[in-house]
Amino acid sequence: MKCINSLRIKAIDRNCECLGLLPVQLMENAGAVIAQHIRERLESGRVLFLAGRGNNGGDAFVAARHLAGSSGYTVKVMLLGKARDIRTKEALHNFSLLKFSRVDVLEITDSSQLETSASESFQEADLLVDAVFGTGIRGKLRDPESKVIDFINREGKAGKTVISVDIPSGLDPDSGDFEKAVHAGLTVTFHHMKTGLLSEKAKEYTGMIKVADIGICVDAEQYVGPGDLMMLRRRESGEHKGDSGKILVIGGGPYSGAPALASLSALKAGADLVTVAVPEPVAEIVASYSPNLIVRKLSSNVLCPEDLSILMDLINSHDVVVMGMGLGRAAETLEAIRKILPFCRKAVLDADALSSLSGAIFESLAGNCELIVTPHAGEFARLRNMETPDSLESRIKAVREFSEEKGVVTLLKGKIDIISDGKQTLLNRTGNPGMTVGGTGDVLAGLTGSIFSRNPAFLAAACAAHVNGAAGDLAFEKAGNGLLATDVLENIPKIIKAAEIG
Ligand SMILES: NC(=O)C1=CN([C@@H]2O[C@H](COP(=O)(O)OP(=O)(O)OC[C@H]3O[C@@H](n4cnc5c(N)ncnc54)[C@H](O)[C@@H]3O)[C@@H](O)[C@H]2O)[C@H](O)CC1
Ligand SMILES: [K+]
Repeated sequence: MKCINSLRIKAIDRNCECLGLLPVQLMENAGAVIAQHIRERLESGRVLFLAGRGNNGGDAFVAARHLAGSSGYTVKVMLLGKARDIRTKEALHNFSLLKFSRVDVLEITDSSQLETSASESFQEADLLVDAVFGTGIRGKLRDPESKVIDFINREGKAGKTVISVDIPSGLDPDSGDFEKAVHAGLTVTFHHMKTGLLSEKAKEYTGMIKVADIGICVDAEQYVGPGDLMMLRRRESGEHKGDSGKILVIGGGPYSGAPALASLSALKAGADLVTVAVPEPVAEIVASYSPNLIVRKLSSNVLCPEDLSILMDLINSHDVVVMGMGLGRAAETLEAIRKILPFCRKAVLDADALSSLSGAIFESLAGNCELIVTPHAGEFARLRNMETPDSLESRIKAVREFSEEKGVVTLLKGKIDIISDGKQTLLNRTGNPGMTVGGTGDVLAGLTGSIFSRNPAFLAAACAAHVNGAAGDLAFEKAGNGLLATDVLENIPKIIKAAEIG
C-alpha cells in the first residue's frame, strides 16, 4: 500500500495548485467524502464537528455544510478558536460558507467553556467528527485542543461514533507518535495512507481506516513541480560563507568549456564556493572564463592517479565533488576516478566519469559515498551493458532497478527525465529539444551538485532536472533551437529565485 508523509502531501497540494486544481477544490472533495461516511453511519441525528483552525477544520466545515443540506440532521460546529483568527485561507473560505441558517457555530476560545456551555453539545451529539488536527500538528498540545481530545474520548468511551478526518487528532502523521490522541472508530484519510497511521502505537487510535480519493491528479504526484522545489532547504539569514555549499568540480582535459559550465552553473544555483580542478594545459583558459572560479591545476594533461595527492585536501574541504565533464576516457583517467570516489562523501558523476563505474566500484562506495549519476540514454546503456528501453514505462522500471541495485540516485536525462533512488521515482517534463546543444549536461551536473550540497540526493536530482529544464525553456522562448548552454546557465538564478530557494 502506498504511504505518504506530511511534507510530500504539502508538495503535492502545491503541485496541484500550479496545475490549476485549487486547495479549496480538494477541501470540497475531502468534506464531501466525510459527509458521505457520516451518512453511512448515522441515518439522522445530531452531529457535532470539532473543527481546528487549519484545513483539517476546513474539511469539517464542508462536511457540515453538506449535512446541513440533508434532512434529518442537526449540525453543530465547535470551532476551536475565533473565526477571525483562522490562518489558512482555505479553511476561512469554508467557514464563510458556513454562515448558513442551519449550521450552529460555537467558537471555543477558552477551555472553561468546555466545562459549561459547550459540554452539553458533546452529551447531546449522536456522532462526533474529529477535525481538530490533521497533518499540520506540531509540537506539544495546547488548550483548548488538548481538552477537546479528552472530551471526544470520553464520549467515544460512552459508545458514540467518532470519525476522524485524515488523522486521529493528536497523532503525528509521519511517526504515529502522540502525547494524547483521539480514539477514532473510523479514520478517513485522504489520497494515500499516512505512514504514521500504520505504526504499531497508532493502531489502537485509528479504528477502521478508509483511504479516500479526493481527486488529486496523478501529474501532481508523478512529475516534479514547484511543490517539490518548496521542500528544498532554504538559506537562513546569518549563514556563514560556505554554508550554502562548497563544490569541487573535477573536469576538463581534452575540453575546457565543460568544467567551466559545470562550475558556473553550481555558483548560479547558489553554491558559496566552487573550485574547479583541471589538467594543467587548460587551467589558464578555464580561469579566463570567470573570476568567480577558483582554478586548481592537476599534474598533467589528463586526470591521472598521481593527482589524488593534489585532490585529497580539496575533496575533504568541499561538500560535493562533481566529476566527469570534459575529462576524456583515457585509462589513467578512469583509474584516477576509481581512486578518488571512495574519498568523496557526496558525488555527482556525469559524462566520461560514468565510464569508470563498474559493479565493484558501486559496491566499494556503498555506505560512504552518496552518489548521483546523470547519464543520457547512451551512457545509461553502457552503464547497464544493455540497451536503454524506448518506452517510458520500461525506462522507469530500468532506472528504478538500476538505482536500487547499485545504491545510487539516477537521473536519466531525456524528453522526460527519470529520477529514482530505487524506492521513489519522479519524472520531469521541463526542457525542450533545443537543449540537445552541447554543454547543457555540464550545466545540469553543476546545478545538481550545488543543490545536493544542501539537500538529500533524490530531491536534489529531481529538482535540478526541473530547474535545468525550466531554465532551458526560458532560453527557448528567446532563442528557439538556437539556444546555447550559456543561455541556460544565465537563466538558472531566475528559476531558483522564482522558486524562492536561492
Ligand atoms: N492533499 C490533502 O491530503 C488535503 C488535505 N486537506 C486537509 O488539510 C489538513 C492539513 O491542513 P493544515 O492546515 O496544514 O493542518 P491542520 O489542519 O492539521 O492544522 C493544524 C492547526 O492546528 C494548529 N496547531 C498545530 N499544532 C498544534 C498544537 N500542538 N497545539 C495547538 N494547535 C496546534 C496549527 O496552527 C494549525 O492551525 C489535512 O490533514 C487534511 O485534513 C485539505 O483540506 C485538502 C487536501
Ligand atoms: K483529525
